[in-house]
Amino acid sequence: MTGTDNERARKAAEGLAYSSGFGNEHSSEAVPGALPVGRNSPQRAPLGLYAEQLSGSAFTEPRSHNRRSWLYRIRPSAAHPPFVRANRGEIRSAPFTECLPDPNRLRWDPLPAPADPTDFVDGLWTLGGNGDATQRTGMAVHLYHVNASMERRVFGNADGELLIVPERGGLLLRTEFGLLRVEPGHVALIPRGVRFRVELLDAAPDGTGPTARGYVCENYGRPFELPHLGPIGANGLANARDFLAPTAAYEDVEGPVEVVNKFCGHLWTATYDHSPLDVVAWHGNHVPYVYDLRRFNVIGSISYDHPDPSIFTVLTSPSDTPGLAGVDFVVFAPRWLVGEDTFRPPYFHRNVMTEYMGLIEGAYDAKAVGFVPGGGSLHNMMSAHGPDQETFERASAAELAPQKIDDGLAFMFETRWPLTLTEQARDAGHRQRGYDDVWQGLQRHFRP
Ligand SMILES: O=C(O)Cc1cc(O)ccc1O
Ligand SMILES: [Fe+2]
Repeated sequence: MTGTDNERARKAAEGLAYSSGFGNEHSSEAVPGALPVGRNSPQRAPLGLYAEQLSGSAFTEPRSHNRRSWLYRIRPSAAHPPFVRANRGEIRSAPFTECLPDPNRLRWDPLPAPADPTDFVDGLWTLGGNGDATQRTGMAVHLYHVNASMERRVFGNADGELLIVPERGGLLLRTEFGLLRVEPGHVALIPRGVRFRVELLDAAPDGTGPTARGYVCENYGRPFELPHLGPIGANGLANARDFLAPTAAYEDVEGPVEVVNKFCGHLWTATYDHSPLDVVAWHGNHVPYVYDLRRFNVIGSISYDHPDPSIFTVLTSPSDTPGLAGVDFVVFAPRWLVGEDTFRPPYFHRNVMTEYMGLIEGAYDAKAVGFVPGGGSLHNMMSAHGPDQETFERASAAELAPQKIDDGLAFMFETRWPLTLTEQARDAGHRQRGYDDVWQGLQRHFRP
């Protein structure tokens, strides 16, 4: 591996054009005239392309939830050899049965660097999850720490959508719909079934070669959508127009390309005689996005009390019960704290929902020690957590002048079901033993 391996990816990632708006009916053509006008499936599609629909919802779901895209490609996806089972490495899927669900508060340091060349697919390391991939319910938390671009290799996940949260190292995602540049502080959302390749943009801090590290929320359930805004009004939180879909860009590559297909928890592989990233034009609403978390419009208390973190929801995967998410993606972005007579950091908490937290940059205002970028914490259903001792003491005594929190970017995957670990997460050398101690020194102050 050398630092020049990612030069091609960096060049391709320069000045990309995007199509803006979450949930829009986007359309794009890499060659003028490639997109049929007025119909989806003409007798002969333009330029000798094949027309193909990709359905992300049942045909009959309500219009508000209906998702599909039409792809105009050099070969139809159907032209492929059989898939055979492949080694799934450290990827695990729901149902998670290796361990008992654990009520303890758990925390991890960052995933160690791989010893050998490892690309995004080989580098996915599953922490745990819930639900059942075959039932299209629940979610999984994965991490990755990788040092190689995918080469002549493409990945697609039939089990759900992937929310990729880079913490270190930019990524170039070459998707069926075109290219996305995703830097730390951005998230990428790859819909169920959409094929893509991950290439690394940045060299390691020591200049030895490309490297990238981050988190992935795999959502088996209803696709993420923007939360309703209720009394907030027509604007705020994540604004739809800040979600950027790619514009069409195709590979006309003959020769062997491995397609890895994650299906019902296992990896299947087939070697195609062409690249499946051969979509010349497309339209629809089942499309990938990149979103810059710094665009999040943070809304919070301007009087007193610490609001519940649902106010920071970027995307939600709703369930059939109003307000009860399969999984919410929540960001703790820079903001002002001005609450009067208020304990300003996150409060002590026991939650029926399960909270997995990660840190993209800097520090998090509930934890003075131990919660580091690339690390993660899990506070399972009803597990008591909150500010560590140092944070509690500092915030209880702080002078309540307006204060800007701008030294960190944390996030949470909050899910309705307890999260069960994989054995590798439970037994990991990078799991912190003694996380409980951060609350151990909290003194009694009761003075009846
Ligand atoms: O740090 C946490 O546990 C997440 C969290 C943040 C917050 O602002 C309020 C409640 C909460 O659970
Ligand atoms: Fe919490």
